[in-house]
Amino acid sequence: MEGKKTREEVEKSGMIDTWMKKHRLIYTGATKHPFILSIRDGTVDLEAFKTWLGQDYIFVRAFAPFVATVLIKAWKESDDCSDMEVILSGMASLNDEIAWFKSESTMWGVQLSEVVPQKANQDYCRFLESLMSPDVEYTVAITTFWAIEAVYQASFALCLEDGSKTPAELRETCRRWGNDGFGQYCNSLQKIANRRLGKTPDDVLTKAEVTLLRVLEHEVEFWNMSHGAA
Ligand SMILES: Cc1ncc(CN)c(N)n1
Repeated sequence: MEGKKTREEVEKSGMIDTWMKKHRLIYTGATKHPFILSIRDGTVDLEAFKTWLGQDYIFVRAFAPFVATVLIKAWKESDDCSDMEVILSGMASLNDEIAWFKSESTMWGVQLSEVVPQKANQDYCRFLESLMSPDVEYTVAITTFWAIEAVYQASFALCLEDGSKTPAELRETCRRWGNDGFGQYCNSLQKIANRRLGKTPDDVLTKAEVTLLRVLEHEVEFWNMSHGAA
């Protein structure tokens, strides 16, 4: 009979894997959303794609300051100085991401200065802002950071798999988050999160799990917004 895993057993395999299995349904909802599946099968509505493009630019501008607070927490609280380098590389890729959104939006005729954040985006940005507080533990923040990046990595990697019918003009977008380098960076974040979660008190562990679930819910709402289900 398969009983509940002891904390030691969970630590060996990594808390993230355990949570991914436990919350498989919502994780799949976030990473295999109908919007992503429509890119993958080539039926994507290009207006929906443009909506996503404009809204995500606004999100990324709020995400960068959140990552800056994760960097500060790593500097103050981390037991491993290499964490900072992984987070810094994430900040550098956000810098590229912002430049990419600007050039991509010009290509698609999306005026970024005129994009009004929709409710799901506002809610997600507000949630990020609540996590920027110095009261939020590094372990909770790094787990959140990993989850946000990992959802995009898994989603867009799906659109690049063999057999996918992703339209040629969207392949570069998919490669941005679905490429192997981004996958390795997400693995590095996951390793840090697992290391921290493996030695955190139970109350912080619970906070990290609840926050992870909130991220997955926000990601689903974010895709819904672009896919016309808002
Ligand atoms: C909503 C959302 N989630 C994640 C990412 C990946 N940085 C993003 N750009 N936007």
